[in-house]
Amino acid sequence: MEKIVIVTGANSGIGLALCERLLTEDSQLRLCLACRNMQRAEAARSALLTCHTNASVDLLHLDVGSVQSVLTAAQEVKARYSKIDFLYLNAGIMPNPQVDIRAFIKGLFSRNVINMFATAEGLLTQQDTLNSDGLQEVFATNLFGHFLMIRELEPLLCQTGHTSRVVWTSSSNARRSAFNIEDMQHRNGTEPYSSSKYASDMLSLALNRHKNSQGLFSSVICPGLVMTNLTYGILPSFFWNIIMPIMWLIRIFTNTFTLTPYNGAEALHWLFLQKPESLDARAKYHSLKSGLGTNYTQPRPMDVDDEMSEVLYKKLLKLEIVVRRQLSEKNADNQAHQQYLNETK
Ligand SMILES: NC(=O)C1=CN([C@@H]2O[C@H](COP(=O)(O)OP(=O)(O)OC[C@H]3O[C@@H](n4cnc5c(N)ncnc54)[C@H](OP(=O)(O)O)[C@@H]3O)[C@@H](O)[C@H]2O)C=CC1
Ligand SMILES: CC(C)=CCC[C@@H](C)[C@H]1CC[C@H]2C3=C(CC[C@]12C)[C@@]1(C)CCC(=O)[C@@H](C)[C@@H]1CC3
Repeated sequence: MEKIVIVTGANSGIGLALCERLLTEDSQLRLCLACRNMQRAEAARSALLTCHTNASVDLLHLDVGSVQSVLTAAQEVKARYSKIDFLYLNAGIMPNPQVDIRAFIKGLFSRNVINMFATAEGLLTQQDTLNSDGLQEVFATNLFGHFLMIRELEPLLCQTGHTSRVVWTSSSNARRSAFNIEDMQHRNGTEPYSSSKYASDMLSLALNRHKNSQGLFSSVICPGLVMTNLTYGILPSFFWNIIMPIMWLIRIFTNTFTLTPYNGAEALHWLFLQKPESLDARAKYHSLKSGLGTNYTQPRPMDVDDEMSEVLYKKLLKLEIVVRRQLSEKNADNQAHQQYLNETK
């Protein structure tokens, strides 16, 4: 039976590389590219079909940062498919990133230098904004929209006699100290990206606790440092061009500089081949590249605890109720307004 695989943020970078690798792995796959920009999604689909002429590649419009879009997309998924084998939660943003150059130079001469290159700890801040649902944009895109998607798709993801998998593209930039359970949206901080990725690590743990018995298994990966639209947005492109030879040099000393989307998708691809029962719910699976150029996946323990992940899970369920209510009120208002306009015409 063909496997149904949905990938969010599939039109570029790591998501697109994963699609390419999955089609090479399994020609029977039905792949669904869930993207907010349909023009780019079409281009990605055409690129995939060029190499895999007989592949089944569907498109789904999904702006994971918009509650309405997630609900509409989930309805569409339920209408199209009777099960989901893999849901790759890969879409992510890092808006308005700022690099602390001083901290970078200081870090270069410290014992922490390898860790700095692997995690960007202490180097990166971002400026976040509120979206039209009144949520912090990074939280809404990297975490909450995906959570809502899982909730909506539970009838397909939690079926007796069938195993489904969700896989989060997290990051080694995820840090406990950037996350505050009292401010899970990170309204008051300057590291919303790190906070949202740490939250996804905890949510994955909570999902395994609550849903394994219903056949749903969640995993977390870090792709390493990959040159994509996201990283190109951190520094001006001329700078990246200048330092690129240095990056390839650094790669000899650190296995986390995967650099290409293909390498970055290693752990996502590796998880596709594993039995869920063999995986560790407390591990983050890292895409790595050895000095000799071999790709491999390595599990590393996550800094997460059951108690806080449970609190987060409950808070997300509460927020879900609030946003659903707000949305139905907004839709009712719009409907009433439309009716009024029709009557006065
Ligand atoms: N590059 C790296 O070094 C690392 C990346 N990651 C993570 O990997 C994931 C993929 O990023 P990467 O490939 O690097 O970067 P890209 O910017 O190339 O890919 C991000 C993808 O997410 C999509 N996306 C963003 N916002 C939304 C939205 N609201 N709704 C739907 N899709 C959306 C983008 O679509 P669009 O084209 O419309 O913008 C794009 O397809 C992210 O979660 C990122 O945090 C983690 C660690 C390191
Ligand atoms: C290599 C030189 C000379 C300069 C680049 C310095 C930084 C811009 C660079 C060092 C570590 C990088 C890094 C990321 C972005 C670019 C750096 C800060 C990430 C934060 C990108 C997104 C992620 O999720 C992380 C896993 C990356 C960690 C390392």
